[in-house]
Amino acid sequence: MHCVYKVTNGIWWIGGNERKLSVFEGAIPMNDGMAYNSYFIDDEKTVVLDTVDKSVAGVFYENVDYMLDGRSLDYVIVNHVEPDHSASLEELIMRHPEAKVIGSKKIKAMVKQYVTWDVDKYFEEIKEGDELCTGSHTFTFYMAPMVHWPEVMVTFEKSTGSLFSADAFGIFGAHDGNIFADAYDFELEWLPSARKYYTTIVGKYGSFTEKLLGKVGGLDIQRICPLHGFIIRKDFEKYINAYITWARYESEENGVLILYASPYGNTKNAAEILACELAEDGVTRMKLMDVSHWDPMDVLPQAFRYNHIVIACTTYNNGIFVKMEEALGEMKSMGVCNKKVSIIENGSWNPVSGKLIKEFFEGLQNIEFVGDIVTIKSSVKEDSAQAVADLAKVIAASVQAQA
Ligand SMILES: Cc1cc2nc3c(=O)[nH]c(=O)nc-3n(C[C@H](O)[C@H](O)[C@H](O)COP(=O)(O)O)c2cc1C
Repeated sequence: MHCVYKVTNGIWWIGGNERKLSVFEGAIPMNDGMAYNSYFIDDEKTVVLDTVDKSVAGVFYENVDYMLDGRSLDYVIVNHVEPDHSASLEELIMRHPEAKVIGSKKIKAMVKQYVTWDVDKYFEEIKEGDELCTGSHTFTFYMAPMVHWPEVMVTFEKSTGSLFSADAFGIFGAHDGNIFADAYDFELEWLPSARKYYTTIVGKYGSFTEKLLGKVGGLDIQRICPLHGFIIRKDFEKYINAYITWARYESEENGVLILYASPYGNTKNAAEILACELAEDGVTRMKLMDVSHWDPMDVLPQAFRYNHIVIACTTYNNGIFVKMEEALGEMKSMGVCNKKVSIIENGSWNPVSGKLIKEFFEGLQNIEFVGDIVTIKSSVKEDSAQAVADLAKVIAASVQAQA
């Protein structure tokens, strides 16, 4: 049975929600499901804006049929060819061979790689700034390369001020009934999920995201309709500011993220002593994460978030502990930079993890080391406890200097 939602005059949400998914794109753990948004334009001409993932295709086809109510489908606008948005394009066109597929040259080339039908026959190529009028709605197209994939474009509908933003402003999580962001708590529900989505999906392409925000900044935007998550129609500034902060690799919190790796608990002990000392020294914004427990994709958003990062890590077969290596690898892959870094190493016979971690961070951009590497031989003793407390003082002073 169809399940649609009115967005505004002549615009309907016709997507679907998946709630069984525990790993997105085979790499990102998630537990709150995923919304695959697709939109229908009910006008003299009928339009579907992007399609959905295979997992929710069944209800999507029912939604399209319900909205068409016997009419023919005139256009399918494709903003992003990634299969979580285009997997059902193949069958949609087979069901509606009367439709024209609208997209850029790059989109056309990529659609050809995914579908079996004769793309040249169905495709109408558009360029940046081109307009499509469907009666009372007028769509303008803007290229948004690398706001996740190279072919991405966004579409602006003038009469309602609706920006169909592709993956930009997407978040993880299925809809809990309401499709509008203002029905959810910004700090508790939108921000953590958006941060994880941005840093794990779009993270590396911050400059492209900022370019897109500049490009569409002059439009009279009344609502932002992303391909995942909720439609934003109020308080644009707080959502956009969060995006600009991430896109510029600016930290949200003047505080300390402590990441530790500790097979037998002694390095953890050092990390906790450090955290208590930091608290004593007046640091209020802090997060401790055991990298053996957290997936690197959950560590990454916190690495974006805090301006100070402490790595407390055992030496492991003459290297960095494997789970820490994975977390650091993800940070490198997503271009984490502009951080103040401190290091605690542990080793029972030849501690080298500190030196290797320092070398790793020297390979990232704009990293400042705070304090010297603290070395622990197996377990924390009086002298190493003092060294940890001294390190806490230096970090706390650095945090206070940023306040
Ligand atoms: C599998 C394994 C490999 C290790 N390899 C090294 C090593 O190459 N060099 C070293 O000095 N210590 C090595 N250690 C010791 C740890 O670095 C650390 O001193 C010890 O595990 C105590 O810290 P923890 O309680 O935080 O695990 C190794 C420990 C484990 C479990």
